Amino acid sequence: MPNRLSERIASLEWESLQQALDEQGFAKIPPLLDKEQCEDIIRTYDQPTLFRSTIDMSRYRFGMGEYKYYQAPLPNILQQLREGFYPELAKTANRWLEQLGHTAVYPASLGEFLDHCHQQGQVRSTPLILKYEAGGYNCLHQDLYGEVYFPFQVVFVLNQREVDYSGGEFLLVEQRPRAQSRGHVITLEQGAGLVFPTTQRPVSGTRGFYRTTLRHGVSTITSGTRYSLGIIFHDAK
Ligand SMILES: O=C(O)CCC(=O)C(=O)O
Ligand SMILES: [Fe+2]
Repeated sequence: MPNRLSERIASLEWESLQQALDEQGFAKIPPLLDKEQCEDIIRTYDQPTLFRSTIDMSRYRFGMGEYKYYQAPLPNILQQLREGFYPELAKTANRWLEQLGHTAVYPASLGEFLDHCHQQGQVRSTPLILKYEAGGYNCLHQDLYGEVYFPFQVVFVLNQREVDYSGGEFLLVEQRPRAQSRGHVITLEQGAGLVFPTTQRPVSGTRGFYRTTLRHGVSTITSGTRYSLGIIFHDAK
C-alpha cells in the first residue's frame, strides 16, 4: 500500500460507506492497514510509556482480556486514523441528528470536537488496544466517557482470522423499541475496520425516523490471540 494513510482514508468510497451507515447502521472498511502496520501497532502493546492505563477486563466483569488506553499525544498512525475518519463521519453524525429532530452539532474537524470535549472536562485520551487470548471475550457494552460523545467509533482487527486466532467475531446488537433485539456477527480481515454507532441510530419507519440502541462486543476467542485497535473520538472524564 504505497500512499499515506490519510490519503487512503480520504479515497475510501465514502458515498457507499455513508449509504451503508444509513441503511444498516454500520459499515465495513476494506483492509486499510497493511500487515506491517498491524504488527507495528501490536508492538506498541509492550511499550508502557505509550499508555495511560491498563484494564484487566475480568476484574470489572467486562469480559476476559486486557486493554490499554493510549496516552496523548497518540502514536502517529492512530492520530492519522482518528483525524482522517472524523470529518466524513461527522457529516453522517449531523445528518442523523437532523433525522431525529435535533440540530447538527458536530464540528467539521476533530480538533474542534476535542476542544469541546476538553472544555467539558473530558480530557483523557480514549483510543485503545485490546488483547484477547483463547477463552477471551468482550461483553456487550457502549463506550461512553462523559456527557459529550461522538456517535460513531471505528475498530480495526490487527491479526489474521483463522491463522492467528479463531472465534472472536465482532458482535453488534440492536435493541429496537417495543420489539425483540437483532444481532449482527461481523468478521474482519487483518487490517480491516468497522464503523459502528456508539449508542443509537435512526431507522426509517412508516411514520418518520425512530431510534434504536446499540451495544457491541466480541464473541469468545476459541484459539490463538486477537488484538484490536479501537478508535473512539470523544475523550474521557
Ligand atoms: O475487540 C473488538 O473488536 C471490540 C473492541 C471494542 O469494544 C471497541 O473498539 O470499542
Ligand atoms: Fe467497545
